[in-house]
Amino acid sequence: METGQGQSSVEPRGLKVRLRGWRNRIIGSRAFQRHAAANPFLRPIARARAGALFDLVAGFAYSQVLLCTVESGCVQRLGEGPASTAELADLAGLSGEATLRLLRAAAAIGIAEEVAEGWWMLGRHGAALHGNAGALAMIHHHKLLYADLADPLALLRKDRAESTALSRFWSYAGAEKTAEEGEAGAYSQLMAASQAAVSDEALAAYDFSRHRSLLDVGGGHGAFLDAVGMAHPGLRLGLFDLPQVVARLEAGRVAVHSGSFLSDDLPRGYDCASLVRILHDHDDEPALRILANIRAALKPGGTLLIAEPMSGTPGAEAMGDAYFGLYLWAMGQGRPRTAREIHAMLREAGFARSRSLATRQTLIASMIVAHA
Ligand SMILES: C[S@@+](CC[C@H](N)C(=O)[O-])C[C@H]1O[C@@H](n2cnc3c(N)ncnc32)[C@H](O)[C@@H]1O
Repeated sequence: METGQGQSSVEPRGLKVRLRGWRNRIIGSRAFQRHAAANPFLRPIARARAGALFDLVAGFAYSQVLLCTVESGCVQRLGEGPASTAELADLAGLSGEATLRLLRAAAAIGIAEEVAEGWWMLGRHGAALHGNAGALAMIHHHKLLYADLADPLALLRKDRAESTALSRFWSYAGAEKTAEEGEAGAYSQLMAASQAAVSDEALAAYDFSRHRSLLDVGGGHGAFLDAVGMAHPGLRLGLFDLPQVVARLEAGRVAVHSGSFLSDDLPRGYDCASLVRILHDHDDEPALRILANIRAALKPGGTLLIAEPMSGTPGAEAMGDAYFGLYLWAMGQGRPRTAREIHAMLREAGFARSRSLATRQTLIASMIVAHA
């Protein structure tokens, strides 16, 4: 069962379709575009729209500039203070001319800024990025995504039947499922690097002090539990993940449980469970199985918290269906879901009720709380 993929058999014809058709003919007409550019009232709108469209056309080049500045070490070096073009050329292993081309490109997209001739500092985006270990780790990691997207139409045509760079990285995903500890270590580290931002959102949106115990299902190396546990010292903590992920975790405050949430029973006795960045990794049938498994482990009234980026999130639509839609396709399984779809799946899995929680940074995660 794949939900959210319905299609009416009748071609739509109503007023909405006629209005969209009329709008698209106007916007697409060269005469209208010339008129908008010449008209002082319409010009700001025309410029903004043209700029947004150009960003879509050129986005891949921007991302590659970003990757170069991070991979070469320039962003990290500029985080320490001003640097000369010559020093950055040495660091990046580039000629002076290539370095200048890269730095000017980086300045144009807000990563760097030339503060005096031949001297560079971080720009606004660069400054925000420099302190964000999760985003830096993702930028490095995106090399795999770009490799898989080199011919995106070919990737879509393969219908996920073949392994990809991303499915090999996420060893539980896609056509080739292996279970090596080293591979699981690499993805667990990547997840841990970006976990602080997610746990900040969860802690701001939800009061964990109403619970006695929390089981983080698919909790990786425990970064989410560390953050929640720090904020709530009285909470009993448990982590469930694949054997190859938890193999080297040391017993401490967190009780470690190993197994597969797709085929093994989850440990009982926790009054709250969390699923952080898990559900979207799975197609509908296994995702429903995970929810039903958690429902079975919770007593009536027990709580499940779901935190992940969701599709159709107002203001973050591109993140959901353009970024995660393609990322998860390349990974070989899973899809971004709307909050509405997740609420429906929760009901199907036997949860009595659920509601969405507001988060501050919906790009990082939206949240749903459900009760068994
Ligand atoms: C995208 S990571 C998210 C990790 C963590 N929750 C976070 O947000 O940082 C997905 C996690 O689910 C775990 N996982 C995948 N398949 C699993 C399965 N069948 N049973 C248990 N855990 C699984 C992975 O090992 C990994 O730790």
